[in-house]
Amino acid sequence: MENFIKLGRKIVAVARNYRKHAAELNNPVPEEPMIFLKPTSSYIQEGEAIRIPPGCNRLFHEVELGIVIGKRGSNIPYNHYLDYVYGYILALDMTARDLTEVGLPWNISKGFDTACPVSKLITKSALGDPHSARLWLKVDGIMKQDGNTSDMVHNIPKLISYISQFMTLEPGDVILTGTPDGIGPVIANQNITCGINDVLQMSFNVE
Ligand SMILES: O=C(O)/C=C/C(=O)CC(=O)C(=O)O
Ligand SMILES: [Mg+2]
Repeated sequence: MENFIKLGRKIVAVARNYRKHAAELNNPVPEEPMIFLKPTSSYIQEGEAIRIPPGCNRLFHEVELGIVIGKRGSNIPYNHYLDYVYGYILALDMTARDLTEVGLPWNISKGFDTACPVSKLITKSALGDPHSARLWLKVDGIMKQDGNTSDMVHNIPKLISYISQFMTLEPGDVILTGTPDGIGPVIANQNITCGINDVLQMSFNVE
């Protein structure tokens, strides 16, 4: 399962799932989860660098909790969600902010190669309560994001039951649950380090 990420067919990402993050971009909080897809070709793991995509002058970091799906399911009932969770990952939803702001589809701005740095698997028991996990991110050692999954607007059972009404979830799929506030730019030669509780940290250089 060490290479489970390579097996997943899709990354389903949630937007505006933290009120303070929606507010920092002057966006409304959606009543139902707002989702988009990132291609699995955007995955990288520690040791690989984040590459700024062509034409991007405002590459932003977003630290997020990722849910790794362990069992195929559609129309998953809210109360059965845990049967479908294999574990978790820490992830970055790297975003070419200057491309999202023109209002066009986000496929390139959030789906370019290296746009989804991820950690190794975090088991359910290692994480404990996924709705009470501290997510933090530093750029060159300076704290930029320091949030908690308790502030999600739509919690994990809601996300799994909602998404699976429309898209069958399959083993290895990942759901990125949205970012807390504090997003900001990174430039070449900077380093991003982020972590979740005291369970795991990961570090990526920007090229
Ligand atoms: O609303 C926008 O223009 C963009 C928001 C995001 O980047 C959405 C997310 O990816 C998120 O909230 O995590
Ligand atoms: Mg995001």
